[in-house]
Amino acid sequence: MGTSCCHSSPALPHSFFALNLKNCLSLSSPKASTRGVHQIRALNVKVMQEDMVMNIPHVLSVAGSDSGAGAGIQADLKACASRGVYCSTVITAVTAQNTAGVQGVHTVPEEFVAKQLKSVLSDMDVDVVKTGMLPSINIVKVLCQSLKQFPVRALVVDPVMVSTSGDVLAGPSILDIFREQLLPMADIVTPNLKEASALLGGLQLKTVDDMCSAVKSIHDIGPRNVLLKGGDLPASLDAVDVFFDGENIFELCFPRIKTQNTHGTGCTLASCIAAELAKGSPMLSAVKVAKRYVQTALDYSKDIVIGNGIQGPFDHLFKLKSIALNSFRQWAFDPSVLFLYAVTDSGMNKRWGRSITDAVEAAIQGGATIVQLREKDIETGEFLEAAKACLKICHLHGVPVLINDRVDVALACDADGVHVGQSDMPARMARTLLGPEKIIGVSCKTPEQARQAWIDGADYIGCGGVYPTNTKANNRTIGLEGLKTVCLASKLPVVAIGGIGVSNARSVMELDLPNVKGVAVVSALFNRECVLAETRKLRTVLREKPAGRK
Ligand SMILES: Cc1ncc(COP(=O)(O)OP(=O)(O)O)c(N)n1
Ligand SMILES: Cc1nc(C(=O)O)sc1CCOP(=O)(O)O
Ligand SMILES: [Mg+2]
Repeated sequence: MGTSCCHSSPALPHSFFALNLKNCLSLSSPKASTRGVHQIRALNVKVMQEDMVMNIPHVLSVAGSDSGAGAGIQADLKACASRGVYCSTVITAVTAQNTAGVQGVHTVPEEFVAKQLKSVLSDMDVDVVKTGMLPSINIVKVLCQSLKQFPVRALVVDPVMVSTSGDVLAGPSILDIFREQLLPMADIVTPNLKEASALLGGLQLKTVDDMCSAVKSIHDIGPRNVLLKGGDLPASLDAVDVFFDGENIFELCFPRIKTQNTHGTGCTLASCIAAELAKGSPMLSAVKVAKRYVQTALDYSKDIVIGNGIQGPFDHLFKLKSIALNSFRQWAFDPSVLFLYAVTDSGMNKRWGRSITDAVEAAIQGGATIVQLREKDIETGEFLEAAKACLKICHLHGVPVLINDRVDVALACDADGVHVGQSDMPARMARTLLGPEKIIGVSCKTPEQARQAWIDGADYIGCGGVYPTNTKANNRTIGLEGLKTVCLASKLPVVAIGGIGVSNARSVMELDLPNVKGVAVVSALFNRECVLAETRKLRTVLREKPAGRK
């Protein structure tokens, strides 16, 4: 995902290693009001595991049923399940719906909506309420009353008005109560362009600039955060969503996925945001993970055929087909981790008589900010054990661990991601296998490869060889000029690689290319006697201010 901040760029949160099970218990806090508490853990469904109580984050979806199961309550259940979060439901309407459109709507009387709300909220410890189709003013009133009576930690409002097939699910009469009561209680509202326009009295929204103004106007209505979905923007190659947290505007850009199976994307996105918030994620991280989850699901499902209509559902549970659920890790990729990127080499470490874990520990002590295990000649079992040990050490220091080439090993040890080259498993396939939250890096030597990496859902590119190297046989050197050319074409952050060490790292950084976030180094760290000292030296050099700058 490409993220740019129109106004200023605060550092992204980097709290993902904090959420182990121990923290999950200790972070659970008493309920606050419906506003603004995102650092949360839930204590809802209590599962006895040995003598431990495990907490499952809980989202309550207040929405309509979709008989075709692509959107509405059914999408919310699947999205939450896929993200490892418990989802209870309050049904506001029953729709007769399929891939051709909405054939009928039966609104549930508000008294019965109130009854359902009371049943769930008085009994279960709900972390986050997510709303979808709210078909009558009285249902909105009942919901707002219930939220006052039973406060939850966050409220996610998807202001559903029109289905993706164009059918009206809540008429314009709902707008006043949205503006007056519901939106001021919301932690985030997620309108599409039509809904945003309706909320703003019919204002035309045709460009990203229009969207940047609109998020501010919607924010003035009262929600703490606004995510305006730009999927319907005309003539836009990438899908651009605009996020506003009351201070900064972020443009979140995604390559468009060519598929007709987009029914339910709005419901799914809002549910996934709710699920991530329920796990304790900060808002911007929740939004990014949710966007990537939807992208990955759409990509995975782009060719499936369900129904005969023009807009099909997609498969929320793609992850079940590849790996076990890993629900408690949540984070957003922070490109600053690329700063001092240590890439191991078993041959070198063996030559110097040290194990992979000793080498990695020393690199971390010296200041490495990310580690890649590039173990070309060890057996899979040995690689897996070493990777598990390195993950333990690195996570104690908040340092992510990527696996070179071997997506299978990354899956098996639950590493933080992989680095793949042009002749390894394609990044798009790796993304499908690893899921939306893992880090994927791709080696690129040309602008075209960099563009493809972005389309394939990579998080960063490794670009080189900047200088000649003995570590990788027959590697083409592209030089500083080649690095510059690729960086200018890349929408992704870049780490430079190839022959880089203490003597030349500054020349790379002094190119002053905004997306070069650091250097990746093998021999300058691991083909030396003291890994710790060499890493420290490199860190000092990287931190030096460029000549002429204070
Ligand atoms: C950060 C980083 N950049 C580039 C590479 C090279 O990957 P690849 O082209 O797949 O070559 P091998 O490392 O597999 O030999 C890398 N590993 N890391
Ligand atoms: C693994 C690798 N990939 C490269 C690329 O150009 O993509 S260069 C390289 C080797 C980097 O090792 P050293 O720091 O010892 O030169
Ligand atoms: Mg490779």
